[in-house]
Amino acid sequence: MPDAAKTDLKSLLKDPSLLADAAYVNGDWIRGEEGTFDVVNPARGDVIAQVADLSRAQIGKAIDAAHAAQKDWAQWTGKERAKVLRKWFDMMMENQDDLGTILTAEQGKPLAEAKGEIAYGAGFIEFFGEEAKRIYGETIPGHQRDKRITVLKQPIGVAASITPWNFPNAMITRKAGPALAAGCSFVARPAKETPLSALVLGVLADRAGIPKGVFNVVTSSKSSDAGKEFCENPKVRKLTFTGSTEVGRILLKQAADQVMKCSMELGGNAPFIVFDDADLDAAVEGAITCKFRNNGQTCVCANRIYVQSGVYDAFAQKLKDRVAQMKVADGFEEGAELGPLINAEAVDKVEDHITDARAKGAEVILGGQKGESGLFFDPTIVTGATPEMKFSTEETFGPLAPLFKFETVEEVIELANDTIFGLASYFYAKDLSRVTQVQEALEYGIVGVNTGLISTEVAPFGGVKQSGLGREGSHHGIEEFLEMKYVCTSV
Ligand SMILES: NC(=O)C1=CN([C@@H]2O[C@H](COP(=O)(O)OP(=O)(O)OC[C@H]3O[C@@H](n4cnc5c(N)ncnc54)[C@H](O)[C@@H]3O)[C@@H](O)[C@H]2O)C=CC1
Ligand SMILES: O=C(O)[C@H](O)CS(=O)(=O)O
Repeated sequence: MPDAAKTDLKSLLKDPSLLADAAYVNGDWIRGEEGTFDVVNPARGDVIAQVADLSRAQIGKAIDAAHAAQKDWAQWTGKERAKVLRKWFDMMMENQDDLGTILTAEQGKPLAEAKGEIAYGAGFIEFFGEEAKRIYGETIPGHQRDKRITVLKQPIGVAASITPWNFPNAMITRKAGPALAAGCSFVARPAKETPLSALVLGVLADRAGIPKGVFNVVTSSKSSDAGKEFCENPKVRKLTFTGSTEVGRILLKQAADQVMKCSMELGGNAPFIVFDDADLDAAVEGAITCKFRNNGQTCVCANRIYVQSGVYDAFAQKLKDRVAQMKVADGFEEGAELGPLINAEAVDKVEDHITDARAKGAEVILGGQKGESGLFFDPTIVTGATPEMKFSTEETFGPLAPLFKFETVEEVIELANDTIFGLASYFYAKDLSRVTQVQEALEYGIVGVNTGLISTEVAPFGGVKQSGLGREGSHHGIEEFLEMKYVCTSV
């Protein structure tokens, strides 16, 4: 990594006290029995913090604290929980600039995008704070004259979360919001690459008045330790994971021994389809949003772009002209649109997909090479993509847009569905019968129609097939943290 400017993170913050490097357990800030691990700015390669590295035993103590706190937290009324969650939301938004700065420093995304993530992430706390007042049970007409049937909704208990580095704020709040609203307590284990955004949530939870032990952040460099403790500790009743399908499988196997309730938001391989009756300019803008958001490092990014033959060349040219204008730069640089990738492995994967595609006949019409320094990569477009190429079956998770040509609706639906994944999909078309046919035929949990951006707290986000289990966001999202109890009373 070439010598670059050092990141003096504290000096960039309006409120430096937001920056924490100890783990947040039971309302206390604790050091790690395993020492510390480094947090690196991916744009510059410099160490920006050294964070507490907790042992598995310390993670177990955080679970004990969450277990002890949960019983009383569940006694709070929904309205009382709503009030403190609203305060947490307000404090996130009041400190949006600083939370965005911390996020850009450790994850690399452009500052404007990082601030956008803070608003997106805070939106889950706001939304589920409101839902806390609307957890309804039901009465059911008895099956006998002397029987009365009621259904109660009660919090599951201690919820444990493992989240990825690509949305280090929103992936936690998308879980903690409904969990706390439901009356659960929460132990978050963030990715080792991006712990600071999780720790600042602990700082603000404390300031907002969330009781000690209800929200905890355990930082550790050994990811499997947390996973095993969460899956094997009998005090944990719910595991909620966001990350790769590969790790999701590992966790599901580990959770099986306790038959633990799991929510899984896993990998994707999103098709982005442009039909010949599409608004091409809109489709180009949608493709850019969908492909290059977070530098292609989202599970809902377009991974395969299918363009009908009649508009293939026009779309490819328009896309190339627009992408060529995108600014690749340090996330703190004015006007930056594409920051660095998270690590060298991510760069290697993008390079590998391009090399593979070229070897199998694709043409690189834009980009195709690493940036001038470190972890930057030029936004890349390839034409002549075919199902034999790696990006047809593997998630690139980087700024690579492969363009496939197709002839008929039937052909492209078959191509789009030919994957083990089923998270997000997108298409651009105008004909109503075609829109209806395609949205029903796509085997995905999410379908964007004439839009490349589907992320919102008010909708049920989640995948089918090997992209996951359960839904996050919308009024459905709170069900993941509730148990349903059937009460039969003889009168
Ligand atoms: N469906 C969704 O909402 C999302 C899916 N992803 C997927 O995740 C991948 C990229 O993100 P990464 O963080 O690299 O994914 P990853 O699956 O390698 O890591 C995710 C989290 O799991 C932890 N982890 C890794 N191995 C573990 C183990 N054996 N036990 C317990 N925890 C473990 C990591 O430290 C990290 O905190 C891509 O495949 C992407 O599509 C990422 C974000 C959102
Ligand atoms: O981590 C991800 O990729 C997110 O789930 C994508 S989104 O929530 O921002 O759509």
